[in-house]
Amino acid sequence: MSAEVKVKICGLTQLADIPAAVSAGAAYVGFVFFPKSPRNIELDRARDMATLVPEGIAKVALTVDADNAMLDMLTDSVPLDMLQLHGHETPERVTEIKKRYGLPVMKAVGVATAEDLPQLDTYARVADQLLVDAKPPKGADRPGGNALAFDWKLIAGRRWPVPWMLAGGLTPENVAQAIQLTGARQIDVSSGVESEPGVKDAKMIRAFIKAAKCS
Ligand SMILES: O=C(O)c1ccccc1NCC(=O)[C@H](O)[C@H](O)COP(=O)(O)O
Repeated sequence: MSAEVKVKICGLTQLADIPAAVSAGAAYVGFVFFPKSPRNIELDRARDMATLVPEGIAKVALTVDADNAMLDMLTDSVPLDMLQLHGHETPERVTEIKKRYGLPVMKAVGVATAEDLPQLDTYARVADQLLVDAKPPKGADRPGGNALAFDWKLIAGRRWPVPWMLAGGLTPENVAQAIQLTGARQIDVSSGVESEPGVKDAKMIRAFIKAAKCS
């Protein structure tokens, strides 16, 4: 029997989001540090939220092309288990960040067409995990969290030598089909469990995780 699907709830903004995600069975919680995002939070808020997360649930900080000064501040202020790199970080930069901070790194790769897939192989050589996300639409002001799905058939049957998460436009209604089609054992969601951008909904989080784990 295969292990239960693990779910990451990304972009938590309120203290109450932590017990909502934890009691629903999340395996990862994600904090966004990107000022243009409606989910962006300050370091103090992130630290207060992170201290509420029980042992065994991974606290992930998401940054976009962050420099060392930003990452130094972040890792000094917030207890973290993983860094998620969601910008144009090169494989060399991924390696440098892993070494400098001693934390596992998950590299996000945006997928829209088959031409985007070789990037996943490239980053699988340096990152600890991959986040297989939808490529942002042209003109989007953020590289993720856009409630946009890609064609899951593009990665049906594909596997990488490191653990990976499926992301992009997932909802309580479509997550079971996405898992069935792609074979993903880890799932990431943000917009699909929100009542409005940046506002997580405890009921939607429960419904999402239940649907993911039942599939
Ligand atoms: O969520 C954001 O606002 C965000 C901003 C900047 C970079 C990345 C961002 N989100 C990345 C995530 O991990 C999301 O959970 C992932 O893209 C899926 O988002 P959604 O389609 O909204 O479920």
